[in-house]
Amino acid sequence: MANKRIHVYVLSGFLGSGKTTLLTKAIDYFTEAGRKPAVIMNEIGEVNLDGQLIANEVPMSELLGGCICCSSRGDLATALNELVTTEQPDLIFVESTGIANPMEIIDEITDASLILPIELSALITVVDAPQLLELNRTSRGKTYRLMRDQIRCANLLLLNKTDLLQGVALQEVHDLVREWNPYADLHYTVFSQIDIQLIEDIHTEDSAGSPVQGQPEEASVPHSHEHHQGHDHHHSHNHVMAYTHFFERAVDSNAFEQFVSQLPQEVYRAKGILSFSDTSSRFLFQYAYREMDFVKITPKGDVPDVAVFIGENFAKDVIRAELLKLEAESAT
Ligand SMILES: Nc1nc2c(ncn2[C@@H]2O[C@H](COP(=O)(O)OP(=O)(O)OP(=O)(O)O)[C@@H](O)[C@H]2O)c(=O)[nH]1
Repeated sequence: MANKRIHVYVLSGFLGSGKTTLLTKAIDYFTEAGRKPAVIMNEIGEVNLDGQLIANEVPMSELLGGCICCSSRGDLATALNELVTTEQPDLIFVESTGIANPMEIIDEITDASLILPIELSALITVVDAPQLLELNRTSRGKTYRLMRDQIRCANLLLLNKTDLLQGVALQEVHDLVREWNPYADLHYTVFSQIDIQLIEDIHTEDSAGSPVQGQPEEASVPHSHEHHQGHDHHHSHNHVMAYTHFFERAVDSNAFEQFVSQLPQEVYRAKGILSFSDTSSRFLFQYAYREMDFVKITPKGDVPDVAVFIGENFAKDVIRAELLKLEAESAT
């Protein structure tokens, strides 16, 4: 392998598991160390809200409105090419959508590495521990299988949100993750807090640490089976949909909170940037696995008030109607 290859790190993990939380920490770490990180962000929604959390000086490429693992092949390679040629970063993070099948992304990056001076260095999967536990105990459906694929491909695993789990439950989810991937480096985390040096250390290990070469035979079988038999992996998240709502006017914060707390179960992720009629600052709003969070924010650039709702087969019309009602109420 030629010298001076740019390390590429893929961040995988289901919607709302803590990927962006990790990414911001990693960017701070590498920037402080005098390195130049760049980011490729993929969002299902039409706006890049996570990008708001990344410092302006970090070169960023956005792939919006779809999932890289499904969208036309080549988008990711094009983004990599542009970043490499125009920015010459030291390392690149690719944050995939929470519904991406990482094998597709691995394929595309490794293809691109044949012609670009890049090297896929690690696939890091952030696991929403309480969500995985619940799915394991209840419905082992499509989301569960997708999480399993994301875990199997990883060579660094963060068992995240461990602040929300008790001892026995934590052990149960740990055992499950270990059963699916006995090889990856595994860490219990809260707010994706790890020693970022661990990320760098991965590519200095031998090739057994590589997500491409080093996986157990069993781990690669489900993907290759699906891949060669009609792209079933695409179907695995065809059921996921997003609704993006652009607000015409500020809504009441309490009414909005009430609305979010009553979202149907099928909506499992939401985020947005909002102005409220009863507050002076704007807020970044997050909703993941039934937990809500609002953080004051001064958005970069000219960002409208917007919220994205992601879930399975939910009634977009109902969400839209309820939000329009909130807007109408705040106008009176
Ligand atoms: N309680 C708790 N909340 C967490 C933890 N880690 C992240 N969160 C919260 O979970 C929400 C989603 O975190 P993100 O980092 O945006 O998740 P993500 O994987 O980037 O989400 P998508 O990009 O939508 O897939 C945010 O409100 C975080 O503050 C954790 O360890 N514990």
